[in-house]
Amino acid sequence: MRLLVKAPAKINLSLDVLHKRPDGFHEVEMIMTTIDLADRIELTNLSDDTINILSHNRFVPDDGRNLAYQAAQLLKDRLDIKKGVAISIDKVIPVAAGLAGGSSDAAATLKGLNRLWDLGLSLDELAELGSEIGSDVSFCVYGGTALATGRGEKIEHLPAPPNCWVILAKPTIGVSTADVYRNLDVSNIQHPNTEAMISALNRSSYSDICANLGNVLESVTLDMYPEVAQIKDQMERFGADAVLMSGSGPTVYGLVQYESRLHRIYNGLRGFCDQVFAVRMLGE
Ligand SMILES: C[C@@](CO)(OP(=O)(O)O)[C@H](O)COP(=O)(O)OP(=O)(O)OC[C@H]1O[C@@H](n2ccc(N)nc2=O)[C@H](O)[C@@H]1O
Ligand SMILES: Nc1ncnc2c1ncn2[C@@H]1O[C@H](COP(=O)(O)OP(=O)(O)O)[C@@H](O)[C@H]1O
Repeated sequence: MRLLVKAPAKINLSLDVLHKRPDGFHEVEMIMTTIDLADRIELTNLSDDTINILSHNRFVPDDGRNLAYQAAQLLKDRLDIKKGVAISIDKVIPVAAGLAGGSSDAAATLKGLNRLWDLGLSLDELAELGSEIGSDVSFCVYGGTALATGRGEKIEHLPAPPNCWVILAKPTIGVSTADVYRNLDVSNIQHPNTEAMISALNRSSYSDICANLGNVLESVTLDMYPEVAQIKDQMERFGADAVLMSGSGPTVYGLVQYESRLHRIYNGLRGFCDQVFAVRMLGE
């Protein structure tokens, strides 16, 4: 039997770091929302007890380092499943980009195998398992729009943002999340207003969402990779309503309400950047 699952990317509308924890992780307060840019994952039962990863992207590992592989292995270990699966990943989300592509592949694999193998696990159970794979996997299991706290694994659902376009531009560098957190000076942080963003979402106020975008990792990545600042500037100059780097970067996104302006920004950025996407928020 075979099953197709979609694994959508996320963007961070806000990302705050409260402190560094004794376990080395950072205590965060993030508001994330899913967007209509997705990997497609095909799961096929195998007759022998193995996990095979197939991906035609040279940046995606095809062994136990792959987060989708780790998701399948975790289910097999915890539930003592003696089945095999081939996981084919059609990679659309840029890799190491701050868009949680790997985490979303893991979440989609957990959800897909739950159906394929008829495991009967709830979304909460899948999210809890997912948090063992990575901090962003729990959010990706639920999708939608949420406040993520702890190291990112504690999820509180929020209303979807009002409909708008998201333009994404990824420079040709990949960023290591661990490096960015390591270079963050937690004693010198300008905190975004998370409460104001929650209020903007509750009131469905597009202008207040734009006014309250904020990411404390942005200045760290901008210092490491000045080309990210250039893309931000260009996106602002071409007329996006608000611009922010997602997660640890380097992808920069701009929010745009009107389609007429979308084409100008998209075409303008294509001149500077290979990977540019214009997508909708999913959010629900
Ligand atoms: C920054 C964010 C924002 O959404 O996303 P990305 O930019 O990766 O998409 C997340 O916090 C990333 O989540 P994720 O990519 O799942 O991180 P993990 O695999 O759990 O951790 C990778 C490394 O990042 C650091 N890390 C991660 C999360 C956290 N709250 N504190 C940390 O210090 C740790 O050094 C850890 O070893
Ligand atoms: N299924 C996967 N898709 C993409 N990258 C993966 C996957 N599994 C493991 N990785 C590894 O995880 C790293 C981070 O990838 P990704 O999840 O795309 O970035 P980010 O955490 O910035 O959103 C990559 O460098 C890659 O080596």
